[in-house]
Amino acid sequence: MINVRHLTKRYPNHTAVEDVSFAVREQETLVLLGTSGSGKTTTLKMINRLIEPTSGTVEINGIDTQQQAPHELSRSIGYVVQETGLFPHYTVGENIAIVPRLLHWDKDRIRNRTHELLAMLRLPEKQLNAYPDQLSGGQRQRVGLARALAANPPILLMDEPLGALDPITRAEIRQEFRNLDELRRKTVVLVTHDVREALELGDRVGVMDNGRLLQIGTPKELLMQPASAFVQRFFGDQVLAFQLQVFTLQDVMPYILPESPGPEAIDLQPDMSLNDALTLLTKTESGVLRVGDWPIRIRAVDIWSALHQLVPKSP
Ligand SMILES: Nc1ncnc2c1ncn2[C@@H]1O[C@H](COP(=O)(O)OP(=O)(O)OP(=O)(O)O)[C@@H](O)[C@H]1O
Repeated sequence: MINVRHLTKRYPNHTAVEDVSFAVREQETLVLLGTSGSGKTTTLKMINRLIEPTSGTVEINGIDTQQQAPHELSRSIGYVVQETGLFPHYTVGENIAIVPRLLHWDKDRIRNRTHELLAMLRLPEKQLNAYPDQLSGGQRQRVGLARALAANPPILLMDEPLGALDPITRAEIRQEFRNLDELRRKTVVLVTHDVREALELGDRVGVMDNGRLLQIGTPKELLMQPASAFVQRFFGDQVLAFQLQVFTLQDVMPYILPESPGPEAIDLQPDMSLNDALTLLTKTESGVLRVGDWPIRIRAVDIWSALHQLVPKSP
């Protein structure tokens, strides 16, 4: 769907992005993860031509974006930024309706779509006539997303969409975003410096440093086979927490010997994260889980030892 080839952006005294290539499949979420100044935003803005590349190409559905006017691209690509970029003198309703109006939708269609978005993003109807500065940060973030989704673009670019929020609201909205069907049907490129966010939201994650894309892979691949010490350092001393978040019971099953679980075991789904499984184990009297129909008995110690075998010590 999106094909980025050898993208480079040079400024007179600085190379912001150097020879970056990647492809994003339809309905996939690719997260670009990196430290400040690593070139994430520049890469994202070259996709919708808010920044013109020095060299390299971007194709969307096989068509070079250079053959499309930037304003046309902005209609087929939704764009969400950290401070939401809402127009302060427009109401919530007017902000959401910007692209549909540009596309000359009639009033009823705009009204119906706006109400649909408000319900989907859990925004109270009465806020339709409020101005952005009358909303909380989390509500503004939702309006920013509603505006980007309004005309139902197939592609969504998100630049630190939750950056301005406190960690608790951030985690809540992240969870909500992940469960939104409409968002799951989009092709998304999301930029963040937050590793947890990247691992939670990305089908695949690209790690950037100093203008270059160092590694791209699924969260599991990055945790199991970090391509360099830099990538591994990115996970830092929280690597264990990330492994427990990303790996599931299914991943550790091959490392656990089959054994009858006994009637006292609690039944779980194979796709449960190790984190959730360990939390449950501390709450069960027997301290034993059973996964699906498999004759397997899992104690906390089994999870720890399986994880030990699953992940490498160092790259
Ligand atoms: N217009 C410009 N002129 C010169 N250098 C620029 C310009 N825009 C960006 N840069 C530089 O290019 C590098 C990459 O910037 P970019 O905004 O893409 O990084 P980023 O990874 O998104 O960082 P952050 O998370 O802080 O937004 C930075 O060193 C930045 O200073």
